[in-house]
Amino acid sequence: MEEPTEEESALETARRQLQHAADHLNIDQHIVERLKHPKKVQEVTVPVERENGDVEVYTGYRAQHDSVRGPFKGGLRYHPEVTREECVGLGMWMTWKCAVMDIPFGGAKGGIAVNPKDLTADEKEQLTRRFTDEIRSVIGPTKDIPAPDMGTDPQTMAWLMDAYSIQEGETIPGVVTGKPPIVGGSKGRDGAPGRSVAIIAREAIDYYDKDIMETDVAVQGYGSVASNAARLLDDWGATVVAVSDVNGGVYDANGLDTHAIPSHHEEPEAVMDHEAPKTVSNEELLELDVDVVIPAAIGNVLTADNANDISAEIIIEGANGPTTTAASEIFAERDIPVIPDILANAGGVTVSYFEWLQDINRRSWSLERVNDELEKEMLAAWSDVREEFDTRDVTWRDAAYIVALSRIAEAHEIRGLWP
Ligand SMILES: NC(=O)C1=CN([C@@H]2O[C@H](COP(=O)(O)OP(=O)(O)OC[C@H]3O[C@@H](n4cnc5c(N)ncnc54)[C@H](OP(=O)(O)O)[C@@H]3O)[C@@H](O)[C@H]2O)C=CC1
Ligand SMILES: O=C(O)CCC(=O)C(=O)O
Repeated sequence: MEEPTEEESALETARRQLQHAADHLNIDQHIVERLKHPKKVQEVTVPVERENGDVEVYTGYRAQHDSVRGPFKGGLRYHPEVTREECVGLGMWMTWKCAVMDIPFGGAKGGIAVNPKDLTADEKEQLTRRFTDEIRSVIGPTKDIPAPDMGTDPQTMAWLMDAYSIQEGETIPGVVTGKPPIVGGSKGRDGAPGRSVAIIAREAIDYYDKDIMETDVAVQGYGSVASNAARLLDDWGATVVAVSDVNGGVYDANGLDTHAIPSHHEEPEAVMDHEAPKTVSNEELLELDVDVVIPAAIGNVLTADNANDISAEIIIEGANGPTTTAASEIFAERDIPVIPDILANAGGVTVSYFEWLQDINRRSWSLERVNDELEKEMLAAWSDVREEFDTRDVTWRDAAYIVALSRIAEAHEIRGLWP
């Protein structure tokens, strides 16, 4: 295996993880090589007329990794650090995520290098509509279906759906998931990635013979994934002692009232306004002496620099790619289980799949049905991964990759799509 460096892009991490897992399986190395590369990356420029009359041109991407099991699927990220490489790495993770959940999608990811906080709502709408026009030829309900990710939300998905539908001359809800329910979105999609993080955390807590009522949890971030995970774990009896936003976090050893702290979507950058006995930096939050730590904001926060200082007994990856290769190796040596992103936060894409089914059938499901089916799918995937973990001497990440990769490699072999 290549020597990991600490300056690691999402793509480098994703490639190393793939090779690492492939080494445990008897898979044709040609297929593994193919999977290290995207099928296609669309790069576009998107002009926006700002309200002061200036024109700014942003760069956007849609990276399509693999579609052997179904249409490309994955979120759209608006963040200043979005790059082509990042989209490709995140798209690879989507391929494994859909396969580990056994849902009939491939993997993709897109994004625009922009700080959405710098734009007004009208400017964001213009940006989204123009970006949709630029990627229109590569997306569609049976080709590639975007969804929310960091910096985008149901409103962004509604604009995307509308811009696509106008050009096609008919309303096509299935081109995107994560829309508001009034325009064909699924109930429960918004909260689904956080819900799956909470379900998997609950199962991991149980697997390691802990009682959720006696479990302290620290959560990094307070956006869509983090706030929903923190609130559910709180509702289920865990003590959520810390949460954060981009500016830092609040800490209460007796447990925070997670419902009283505004999430990113309720009010961005408001976490530190919440009254609490202590504040912590985002770095300190990860090192708190808790049972479970859940990085659920940005990538590459667990690195060789802090891996030896992490006190938590279990790490649940809420964000995509929060752990570098070097940190993963340190956690493996320290025997700290890291439950990987491709399993833990897969509730988002799973409910996106439910949404896509609802759009095709023009029939909406109740929130209760969505949550029940999500619970079933998460427990089934947890059980598949746990079986690999229990029968092989591997990490949780490798176990999840083994499940995913076996399905993808088999599909490639059977379809004979080669190279
Ligand atoms: N949304 C989805 O459907 C899914 C998202 N994910 C992944 O989960 C992660 C979070 O996404 P999501 O919850 O949607 O994002 P959101 O945009 O909803 O929220 C992001 C959160 O992260 C905080 N944040 C931003 N920068 C930093 C930083 N440098 N340090 C600490 N916190 C920071 C933000 O704080 P502030 O309020 O101050 O801006 C906000 O609380 C990403 O890795 C994403 O890819 C995974 C599966 C599905
Ligand atoms: O719902 C989806 O299609 C994808 C969500 C996503 O981007 C992710 O799981 O990382």
